Amino acid sequence: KVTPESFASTNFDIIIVGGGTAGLTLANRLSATSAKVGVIDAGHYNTSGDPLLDVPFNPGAFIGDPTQTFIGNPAYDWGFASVPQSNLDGRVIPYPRGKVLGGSSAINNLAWQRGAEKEYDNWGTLINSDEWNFNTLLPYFKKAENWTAPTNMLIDNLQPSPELVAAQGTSGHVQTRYNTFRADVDVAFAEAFENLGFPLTPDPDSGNPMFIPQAGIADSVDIQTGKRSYAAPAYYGPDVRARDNLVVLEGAVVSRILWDPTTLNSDAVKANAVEYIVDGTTFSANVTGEVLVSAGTLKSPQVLELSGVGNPDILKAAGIDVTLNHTGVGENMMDHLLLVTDFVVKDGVLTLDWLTTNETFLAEQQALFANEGQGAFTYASRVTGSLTMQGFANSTAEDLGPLLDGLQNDLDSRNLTALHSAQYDLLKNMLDSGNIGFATPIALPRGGATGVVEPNTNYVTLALFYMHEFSRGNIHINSSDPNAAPLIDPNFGDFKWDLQAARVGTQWLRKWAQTEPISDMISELHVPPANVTSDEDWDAFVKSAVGTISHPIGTVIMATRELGGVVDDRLKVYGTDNVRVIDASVFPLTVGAPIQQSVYAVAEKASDMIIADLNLS
Ligand SMILES: Cc1cc2nc3c(=O)[nH]c(=O)nc-3n(C[C@H](O)[C@H](O)[C@H](O)COP(=O)(O)OP(=O)(O)OC[C@H]3O[C@@H](n4cnc5c(N)ncnc54)[C@H](O)[C@@H]3O)c2cc1C
Repeated sequence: KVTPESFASTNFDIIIVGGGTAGLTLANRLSATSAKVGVIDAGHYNTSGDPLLDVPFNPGAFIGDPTQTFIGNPAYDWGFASVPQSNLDGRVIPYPRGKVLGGSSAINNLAWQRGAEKEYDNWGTLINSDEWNFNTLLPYFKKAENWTAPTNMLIDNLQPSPELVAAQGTSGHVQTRYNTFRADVDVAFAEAFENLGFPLTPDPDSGNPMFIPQAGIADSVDIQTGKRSYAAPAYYGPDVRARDNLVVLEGAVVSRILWDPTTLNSDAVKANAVEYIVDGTTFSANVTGEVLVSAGTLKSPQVLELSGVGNPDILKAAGIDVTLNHTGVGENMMDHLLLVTDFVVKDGVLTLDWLTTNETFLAEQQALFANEGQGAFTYASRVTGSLTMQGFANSTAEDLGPLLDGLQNDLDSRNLTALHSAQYDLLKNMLDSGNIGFATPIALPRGGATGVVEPNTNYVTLALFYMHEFSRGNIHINSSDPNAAPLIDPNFGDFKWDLQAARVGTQWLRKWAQTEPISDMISELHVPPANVTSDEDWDAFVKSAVGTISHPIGTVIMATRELGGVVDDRLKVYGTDNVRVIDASVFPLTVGAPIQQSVYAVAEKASDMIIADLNLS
């Protein structure tokens, strides 16, 4: 058994801070060499096979208590929240984050997607390197996944295209598949998409930016067992746990990186140990090779700041000595915005709400999951797409012109940093091109995501992910206490355009619900109610309802030094000899898809870089 003491007395070649999505990917690949690898995570391994993590859909219903969830559950979730948002009437936005081996992949919504080719090519522009673009990432997207082709198409006569098949990996660790359970509304939603003029495509994942996938989207579910496939079972299975050269310490909070004092005033400061706290006692473990920080977008900046790497003003205010002046640490936070609307469906229409409103259906589905790993409890993929702002606007007869002028005026009136200027050029280019999706509508055959749910009523939820915000937030410490939560300020709505674009997309959701054949199944507008009609009403709704879909990125940004980047194109912190950051915090710009597949791919790619740079074998 690994104890804080035994970990502290081990000499490591590599220590990984955080055994989450990226951290366990690195641990697996690097410990396949002879390097001695240590991992420290604040959470624990879910050895009990808790259905709360393993059951893909509404695990609370599966265990007979629909109120039970991992969100806000201290066994699995850090339970963060934003600071009050000044552009949203002071609302506080919850920020769930995995605190368990496997990190946020253990508590996410399982969507398994890639962004558009152009979105990853933008990363290469911001870091000015051929290392990062869609083509260099594609082998790693594939390396991460073991993809099973869809068998149950939304529209029966369409088959997986050769392009879709060629873009997938079939020998990776994360099990991915397509949903096999269909609610009554799924096909009707797909047909309504088509009736609104958006053709179904067979090819969502090979860099094609526009898609309404014929099969739904893939999800990280094991087709054999029906269970969630996440970083812990995928990358830290029994064979990996048995490796002598991999040591994982659970339940320990990393407080800081310690530096070799002889290197402090050099061009490349060198980490020589990692400090961590268990039950109030502080320990440290020595490292001779590298420290890899994979604590995630919300926590990696905190670990750096506590280690003296960051903006000197912020560090001094918290009483921390400055080791490296890096004003970019904790800045440039970007996220995907979430808007949720609900509709009541007519009696008799099968939705997943039946799991909580129909006892016979519940018992049937519990048995199906337990015996065959099939049925409603494996539901994870959805009818969804990726639409341009022009696509939304054409559909709802909105004139985007004045909104786009407003965005340009806003950009012109600001004193932009070099980084933001470069990012906004790329975003504007994608926006104006009209061929990159800016928002993702998604249909979920269940309700109650917002508003008060009436008993014995079944709903469908239509949600909008707004993917390319212009607003930039930040995450910083305001205390030297490693157990204190960082201050999280996504700064939502700092650019009016973001909320206006979300409003245009959200209005489109109602249009979608009112299009045949899905309109025949819906009996009532629930949230927002039918009296929300004017643009002003919708603006007010958006302000009151916008939240996060939990895809924050960018707080330890990979960009050129001139642009104010924190890590270089090999993910090493500028000014250090041996510290890299490898997780979602390094993403230089938003991608128009949920981000877990990109996190795995970045960690897979980083593993190869480290093996090459350290000459590991
Ligand atoms: C509720 C939710 C739903 C989501 N839905 C989807 C989805 O459907 N599809 C999708 O693609 N993406 C989704 N995401 C996003 C995706 O899961 C994350 O972006 C991704 O898992 C982040 O990986 P990471 O390695 O950057 O961080 P994480 O996986 O969060 O790993 C960070 C790890 O570091 C540990 N840690 C942090 N600080 C310390 C410290 N000081 N000491 C010790 N350990 C520490 C944490 O405990 C954690 O295990 C969702 C995320 C959430 C939270």
